[in-house]
Amino acid sequence: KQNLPPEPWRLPIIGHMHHLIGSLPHHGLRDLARKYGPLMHLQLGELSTIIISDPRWAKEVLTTHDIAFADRPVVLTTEIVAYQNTDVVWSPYGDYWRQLRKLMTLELMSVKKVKSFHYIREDECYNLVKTLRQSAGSPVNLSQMIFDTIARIVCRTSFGKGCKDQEEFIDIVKELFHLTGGFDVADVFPSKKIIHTLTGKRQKLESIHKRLDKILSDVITQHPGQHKESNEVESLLDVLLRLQASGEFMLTTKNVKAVTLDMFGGGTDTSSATLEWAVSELIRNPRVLKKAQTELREALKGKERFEEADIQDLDYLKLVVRETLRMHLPLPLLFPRECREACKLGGYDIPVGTKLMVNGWAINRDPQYWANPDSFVPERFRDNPTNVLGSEFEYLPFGAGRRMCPAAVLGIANVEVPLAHMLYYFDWELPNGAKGDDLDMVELFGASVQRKNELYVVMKPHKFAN
Ligand code: HEM
Repeated sequence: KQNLPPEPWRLPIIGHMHHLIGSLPHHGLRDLARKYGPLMHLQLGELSTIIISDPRWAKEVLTTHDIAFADRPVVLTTEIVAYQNTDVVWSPYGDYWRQLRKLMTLELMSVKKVKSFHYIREDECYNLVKTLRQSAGSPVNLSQMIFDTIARIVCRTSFGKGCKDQEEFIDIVKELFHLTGGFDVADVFPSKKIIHTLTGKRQKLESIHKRLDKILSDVITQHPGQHKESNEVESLLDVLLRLQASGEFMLTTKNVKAVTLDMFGGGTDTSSATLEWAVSELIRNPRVLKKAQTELREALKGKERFEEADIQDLDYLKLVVRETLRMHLPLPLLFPRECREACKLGGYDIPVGTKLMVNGWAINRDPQYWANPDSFVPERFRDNPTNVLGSEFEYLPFGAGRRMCPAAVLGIANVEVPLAHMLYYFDWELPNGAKGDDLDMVELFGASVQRKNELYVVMKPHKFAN
């Protein structure tokens, strides 16, 4: 009897899922929204879901009704991996989440804290430069190198030098992304828990969780005070352990582990996908590539080794990253939300338990708000006050409202700094004399949206005029 938003025709049991077969979820949902409107209802298996596809409705659900939609749905994967959803991303809205969120914003992700890790980014980016120099002139798998560089930055930021199993940890995280990425039928039939057991996914997740937990336990046991001995900045784990010991925040060791895992879950795939897309777009747009390289090389004047502070005022580099995030949201549907208080949207009923997806990708490419939305034009941001959050919600790379990403500053730094290194030290070419237009831009919907085909590039060390 409820008056739900418009929806397409449905089938028994699967509801509207057949409408999404054969296309990437964010593309399929955008196409359906063109027919059924920017506020649309879909029955996805057992899940009653509303899909938002324009800035006006995004503003409505992420500000006016933000509290009503401040919960996350329960998903088996995160229940197992994220310590019964006690991390920041997946914990239900309430006092515990509020405490974690405060801790994240004030202690872990403050601008000052993010800046304090500059030496880690500089170090790891220079290691990337050294590796690329060794393969100078030959095609390198840049997708893989980018992921490894970001993962090492995240690892050192999180653990300091204290993780002897760093490479193993990164491999397990990769395995986890691989296993949990993409669409899983079992997630839309949450009452049929048996599906996960029959497909073997539950067992695989439990095994991954056990291995991650073992490494985290080892790091925590070895950790206290380590940064003081090595003269390093307090790592994120150091901060969590200090706050736990002081009693300032009520945290169990499991909670500490869950929050630590958010750094990897939230911070690795998102930044590496953005970086991969930035390089791809620059290769396809030689004018923009040249402009970005010229800006850097003129500013750094042949400097042998540069620091983050040297590039912080470079406008064009920032515009390139902003434009990449407009066209290639790593999380095109943000993270899902769940309705915790019945409400009305545009006169329609939204019952408790309804899932919410905001198609940020469709919004970021909406021709009503963006001229030539499918063209890569960083200059469009030059006179546009839009920062990470669009003034009219037309730009949502980090979501919005209470559950907006708390780590935009870190996420952007982890993209800008490696990109600046690659732009400054190397001239880029595609293998076998291919031209930019030859580079495919096919997407793969996984833990975040990445290139389907790995990116191979020939990096030629730039000859600086003395
Ligand atoms: C380019 C990089 C990144 C992008 C594009 C990104 C994007 C997002 C988006 C779209 C959301 C969902 C917001 C919503 O529901 O409205 C989110 C949430 C979140 N992100 Fe990020 N993120 C990035 C980097 C990071 C990093 C580096 C970390 C951690 C160190 C992180 C931690 C989180 C957490 C903890 C949440 C959940 C917040 C909550 O539920 O209260 N993210 N992010």
